[in-house]
Amino acid sequence: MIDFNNVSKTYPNGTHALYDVSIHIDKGEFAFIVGASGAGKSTFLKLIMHEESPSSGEIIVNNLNITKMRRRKVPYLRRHMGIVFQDFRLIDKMNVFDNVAFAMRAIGASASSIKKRVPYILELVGLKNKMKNKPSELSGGEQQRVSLARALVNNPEIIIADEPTGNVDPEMSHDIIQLLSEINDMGTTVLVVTHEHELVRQFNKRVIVIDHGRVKSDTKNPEAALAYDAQYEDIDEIIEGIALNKETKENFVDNDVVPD
Ligand SMILES: Nc1ncnc2c1ncn2[C@@H]1O[C@H](COP(=O)(O)OP(=O)(O)OP(=O)(O)O)[C@@H](O)[C@H]1O
Repeated sequence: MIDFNNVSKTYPNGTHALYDVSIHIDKGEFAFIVGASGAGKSTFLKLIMHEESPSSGEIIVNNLNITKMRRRKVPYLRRHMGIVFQDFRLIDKMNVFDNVAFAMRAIGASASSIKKRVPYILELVGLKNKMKNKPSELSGGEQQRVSLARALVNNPEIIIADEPTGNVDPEMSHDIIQLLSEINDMGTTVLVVTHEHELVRQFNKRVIVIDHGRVKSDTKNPEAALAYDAQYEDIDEIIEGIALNKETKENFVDNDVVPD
């Protein structure tokens, strides 16, 4: 379903975001993507949805070689994808119903199916009572769930979610991943970027760890993967950077101020 063959990505300003990544994700898999801030996780997702194109290597999605796909063909690729963007990308002039309906209208769904399906999906994400609100009238977590509803509404073959639980409490985070897991059970491929180790532990899924632009670990054992997620490995450097002395540093680490 998704193949990366020796993919590297360097942004125009010279930042190397990914190096020589080769990975295969089967149809119907669920994978968490973890790694420190700036590791290259969003870049990995952006390459799959062709928001960015690779500097070298080859990318195949849904049997399409998208390595050099032209912009005008991207909507065709995205027809099969539900995307939850890190920054939500909701349309502020439209209410919640229309933000979700918009995705159905874009693929030519009938007015009657929109009228049935949108409230159903909004109920799934717990937002049926906010259908008439504008995104600006919602909390960050609610906006995130509208973005999730929009990603789910067309029953996509692949769901790509960049931090879909970044703005909600732990219970809601669990419910969101549970919902994605149930959708995955019905055959949809799901990729989720997350910083939340607890979620990765709760759901026994494939975990791909990206570190400084490389795949550092790729395993179905969450604990083994999390041991590789060097999210806070650089704490020494950070502490040196803010010039704390050794004793303060020991307290800082001992007192578990550092999140796991
Ligand atoms: N459009 C861009 N132009 C230049 N550099 C970029 C661009 N987007 C990302 N980068 C850089 O590429 C590297 C990887 O970024 P990316 O957004 O993929 O990381 P990430 O793992 O998703 O981080 P986070 O967890 O903070 O969202 C970082 O060094 C980042 O600064």
